[in-house]
Amino acid sequence: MKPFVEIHDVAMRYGGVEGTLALRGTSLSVAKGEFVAVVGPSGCGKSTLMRLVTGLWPATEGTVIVGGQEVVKPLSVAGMAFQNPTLLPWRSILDNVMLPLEVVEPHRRRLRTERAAYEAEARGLLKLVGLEGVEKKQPWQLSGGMQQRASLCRALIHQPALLMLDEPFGALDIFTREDLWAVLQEVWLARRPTVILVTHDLREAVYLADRVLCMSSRPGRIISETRIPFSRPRELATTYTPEFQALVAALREEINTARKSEEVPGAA
Ligand SMILES: Nc1ncnc2c1ncn2[C@@H]1O[C@H](COP(=O)(O)OP(=O)(O)OP(=O)(O)O)[C@@H](O)[C@H]1O
Repeated sequence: MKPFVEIHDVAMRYGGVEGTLALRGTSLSVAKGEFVAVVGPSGCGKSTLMRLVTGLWPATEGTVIVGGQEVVKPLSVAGMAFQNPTLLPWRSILDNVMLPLEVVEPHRRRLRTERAAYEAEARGLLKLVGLEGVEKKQPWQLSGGMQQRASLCRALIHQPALLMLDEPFGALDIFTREDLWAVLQEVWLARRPTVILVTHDLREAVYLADRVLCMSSRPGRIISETRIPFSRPRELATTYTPEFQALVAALREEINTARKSEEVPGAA
């Protein structure tokens, strides 16, 4: 299938020539509608990779292409969710979810005349993630898990072709996290956006992804890819099978090896 996201030999250095080399020789390709997880040692450049793909930072070297276009400014085709829900405290949950519609074209233009339809869409998404009835509440009235569900809705409301998730469930307890895996899988199966998920949780990566990419320690590059063979929809019970656990163990071993490997000379 034609790639939707292509990263060619990218390097990223923060803070000028003497600064931190976060990525070097990083290449990857993600097909349209594919769900890819990126794992790797702490500080290896996973979040940096996300910033480059979404156009929040320019690469120091190399090219990033999304949907056939080189990324030179922040992408409007991307929905994003991070470890902290970052909901605006003065807006209701419904208004938070609808925020991207006020920014991203063509929705921005249509919002005034088609507000009722957009609002119905937002309410539908909130229902899908189990948040029916909290539309008028303020973020601080919701638990962390509920806020993260709402932020997932906000990332999806403008029907992004690309969903970029950077540790979206990292701050949640394991039960809430597992609930949200199922929600995310359901949303992905229904809408099929291309997803890149950064996570430290290898069970999460194997449960959700079609392919898990493992990065080296900094400066990060992709050192391996693991195809996940389990059929969908995946059940939580899948995570207790020996096949699943063997994949998680193999990824853990890869990350341990990557962590122990010396940084390349000149990486500092
Ligand atoms: N804005 C910045 N300015 C300077 N250095 C930065 C900046 N952002 C990240 N770095 C450095 O770049 C390297 C990669 O950081 P990044 O956050 O991309 O790694 P990560 O793999 O996402 O980390 P973690 O797994 O701990 O979340 C780190 O050494 C980090 O300190």
